[in-house]
Amino acid sequence: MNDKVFTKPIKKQFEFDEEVAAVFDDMLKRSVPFYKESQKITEFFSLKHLEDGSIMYDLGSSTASLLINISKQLKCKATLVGLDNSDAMLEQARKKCLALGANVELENADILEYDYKEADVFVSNYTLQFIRPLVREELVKKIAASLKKDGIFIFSEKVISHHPKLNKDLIECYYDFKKEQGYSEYEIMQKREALENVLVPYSEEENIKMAKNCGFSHCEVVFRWANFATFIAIK
Ligand SMILES: C[S@@+](CC[C@H](N)C(=O)[O-])C[C@H]1O[C@@H](n2cnc3c(N)ncnc32)[C@H](O)[C@@H]1O
Ligand SMILES: O=C(O)C(=O)C[C@]1(C(=O)O)C=C[C@@H](O)C=C1
Repeated sequence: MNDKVFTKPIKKQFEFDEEVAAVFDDMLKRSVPFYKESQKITEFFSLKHLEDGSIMYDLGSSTASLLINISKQLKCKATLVGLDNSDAMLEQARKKCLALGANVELENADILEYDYKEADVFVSNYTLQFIRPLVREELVKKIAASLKKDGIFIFSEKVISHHPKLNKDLIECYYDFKKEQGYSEYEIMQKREALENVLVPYSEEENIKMAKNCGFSHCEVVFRWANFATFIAIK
């Protein structure tokens, strides 16, 4: 289904509710530049780190697109766990897994509270930015503590620049991308308002610093387009 969520006046802040979940795959394809490519990079590095007995967590797994793709390519007996706290997203994810025969475990859970088992891979694509800054570091510390030695944490985020002019231009560049994807100026502005204080992006440097402060020995960007980046942190 096509994303028309912001064609009408907004009444509330952005939420991962039924209306958003129903069109989410189209929304991400048209709202995240190079979504497919950054997903492929995530799949490549995740698969490299999975072996028999491994556990991989996808935090904020939404409609389970990533884990479904990984399950199709998996050559070993690893457990793929998708966590999300939106019932509407989980319902879409379950429908897709069933239709595609994908072996993915899906749980309704708050990623801040979850009792993680020792894992080889954590992924969080475009989810940390929705976690309040006050508790974001705590979550990243928990992820690092739950990873095996040399385990990886892949995360993708919308990013900002602390250079005001560059930041303004990055946003303009991103809005041009959205217009090319068929979103109107009105839809773009409505969504911008709905995401205010809900999506709180850090800069590339702040994300790397956070990973290093929280128990990762190394963190770098493996993909960046204007204000979107994919990071790999190694324990
Ligand atoms: C932008 S979406 C993630 C997109 C997805 N990772 C992908 O690449 O297609 C963010 C997801 O995180 C979930 N989420 C946000 N806060 C959460 C929390 N505290 N615990 C669990 N899930 C959360 C939302 O319900 C939503 O499905
Ligand atoms: O910033 C925007 O306008 C976006 O649409 C970005 C973004 C994201 O980065 O997660 C915001 C919410 C939706 O989940 C999809 C894309």
